[in-house]
Amino acid sequence: MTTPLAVTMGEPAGIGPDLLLALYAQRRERNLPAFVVFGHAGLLRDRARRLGLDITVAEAGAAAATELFDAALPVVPLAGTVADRPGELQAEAAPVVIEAIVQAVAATLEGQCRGVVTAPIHKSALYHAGFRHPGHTEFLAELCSVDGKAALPVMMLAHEDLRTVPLTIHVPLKDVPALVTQALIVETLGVMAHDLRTRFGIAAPRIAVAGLNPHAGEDGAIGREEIEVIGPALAAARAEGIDAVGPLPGDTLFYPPHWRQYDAVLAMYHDQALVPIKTVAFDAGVNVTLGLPIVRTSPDHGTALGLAGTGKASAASFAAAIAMADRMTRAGA
Ligand SMILES: NC(=O)c1ccc[n+]([C@@H]2O[C@H](COP(=O)([O-])OP(=O)(O)OC[C@H]3O[C@@H](n4cnc5c(N)ncnc54)[C@H](O)[C@@H]3O)[C@@H](O)[C@H]2O)c1
Ligand SMILES: N[C@H](C(=O)O)[C@H](O)COP(=O)(O)O
Repeated sequence: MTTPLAVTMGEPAGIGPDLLLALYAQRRERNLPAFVVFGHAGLLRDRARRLGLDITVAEAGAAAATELFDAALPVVPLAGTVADRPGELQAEAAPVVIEAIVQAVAATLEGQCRGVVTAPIHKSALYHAGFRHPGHTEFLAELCSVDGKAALPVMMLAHEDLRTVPLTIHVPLKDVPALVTQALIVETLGVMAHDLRTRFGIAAPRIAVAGLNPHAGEDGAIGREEIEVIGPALAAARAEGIDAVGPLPGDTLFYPPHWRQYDAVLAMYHDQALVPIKTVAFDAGVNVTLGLPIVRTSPDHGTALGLAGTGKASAASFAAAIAMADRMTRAGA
């Protein structure tokens, strides 16, 4: 019997619990693979009742989840108290939210689950509770460390054939130029090329690389990072056999006839990478972490506190995240 996907509960005040319950209720129509939730069974029962969903929630280990899935939503229970208060952040929820991620990753590394799909976390709520990672991406890299060495955290937003990667992730914009280094560009391109081959089945990936400055620096008149850093990094990556093209002006790169020539785009900062995909595909985009020994996906949206408990949030991106994790793990990557 196939091992289940691990799904984390995410921020209980947000829409994560609503969406995983809605998807469980639609599991047959949507032909979803078996999944097991790492979360709080009581919260999920209360939220299901609030949403009018007739769902049996059963506490179970990951090993029993696939067999149970047709009859009940399997939940690996976590210690701690979480009340069903949609839209209201609770300090006591933070350790439960973090533990869900820790246990889901451990179960996947141990082979009890075949990949992790994370529901959104509320980052500032976790920061207040002492969480010291910018987001899942960096935390997962640390949880998957080998011999104490964490993988390079690489975030990809993916939709059909548009895939974008921010070189720098959750950092203030003023810090970006100093973080755009040749070493980071070459290493990130290496992870992208490897995972596009192994996780996405693209035999010879072609990667477009955006410039940092307007018009990719206009030959040095509007910034020199393209000439001094990005250009030499691309030459080094190409010498390693990576098909990387650039630096290209970031504004016109996302004109569809341009990006369609490439399998992925490496952008220099968070919004340069995420704005295009969230604009054209907010409902179907998937956030994927590259460079890990396990598959991890998540919906591309956040906690949407104002929609929690209303039943109005779209489950499309969450469903796409489950489907993508299913495909990636079945591909044997
Ligand atoms: N993977 C993650 O854990 C993840 C991803 C993105 C944002 N976040 C976090 O979420 C929190 C809120 O972030 P935000 O407000 O910038 O983004 P958001 O995605 O939560 O909300 C942005 C807008 O989109 C709407 N929206 C979001 N998801 C929707 C859905 N499924 N259906 C219909 N409408 C939806 C919201 O109502 C809001 O108007 C922040 O703490 C952020 O860090 C987490
Ligand atoms: N920047 C991402 C987004 O907006 O989709 C996001 O916050 C998710 O980050 P993690 O997967 O690292 O939590």
